[in-house]
Amino acid sequence: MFRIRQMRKLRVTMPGRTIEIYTKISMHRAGIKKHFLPMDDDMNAKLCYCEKGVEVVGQPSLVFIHGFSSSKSTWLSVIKHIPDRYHCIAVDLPGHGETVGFNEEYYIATNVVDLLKQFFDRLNFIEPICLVGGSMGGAIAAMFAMKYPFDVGMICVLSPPPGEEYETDMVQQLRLGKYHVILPETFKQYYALMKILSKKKIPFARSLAKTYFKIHLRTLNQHKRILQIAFEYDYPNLGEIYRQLKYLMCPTLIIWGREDQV
Ligand SMILES: CCCCCCCC/C=C\CCCCCCCC(=O)OC(CO)CO
Repeated sequence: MFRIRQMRKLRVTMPGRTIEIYTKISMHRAGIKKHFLPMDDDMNAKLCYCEKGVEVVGQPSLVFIHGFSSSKSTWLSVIKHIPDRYHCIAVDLPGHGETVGFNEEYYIATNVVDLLKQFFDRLNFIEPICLVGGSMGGAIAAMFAMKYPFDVGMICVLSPPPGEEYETDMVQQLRLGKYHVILPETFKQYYALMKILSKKKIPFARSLAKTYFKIHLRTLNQHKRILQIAFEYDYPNLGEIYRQLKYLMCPTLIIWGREDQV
């Protein structure tokens, strides 16, 4: 999706601090830039994120959190439709996309939430943000808002994974360790999942799907580990986190498809 034209070190000065960001200027027609943000305590760990536009006083930045086994690029098709006057950020979570160097501890949601807090503090947003999360990213957005309510002005939660009391067949299977329902191991499983995950029929050439499947295989084991950890540490608390959401005072948009099988 990105064609890289150049890479350079950028020094960005914002109110209160100066940070260094390794920037890859992409030629994506939506005018989206890609950044790598090295962590203070571990220079090998780098968060990768995309950015469109600049911060505007009095207007929240929109921050997008992707789902499990997905990446920031899933939001590009959304972001390109958002007017240029809005500042948009889409980040790759640990173990996903081009974010690199984070150990397994960062596959635990609470640590991801604290990492996002660190990330947002580094970006030094001037306004409380609008946090948008899809699927697992929705659960993370909700958890973030609960823990750091002053950092969010509003949240948007799209098809978050259900808590225990509303467990779907698919989540039950995942909980029982049958990860292939969402992490296919064969091309046949992969192709079938593509259909389950998209309500609208997408004309998907098999040859293209085969290429995507090969790419998927590269991250399979890492993503299995993430699921394992999510079900051990996070899933048992998810229902309780959702129940507490009612105490959150910021405007919240929750969208959940009735026929969503996940
Ligand atoms: C970095 C890791 C942080 C871990 C935080 C865990 C918080 C949630 C706890 C357990 C639920 C796991 C259920 C996963 C199913 C999600 C489906 C999903 O995201 O769908 C994809 C499509 O595959 C959408 O792009």
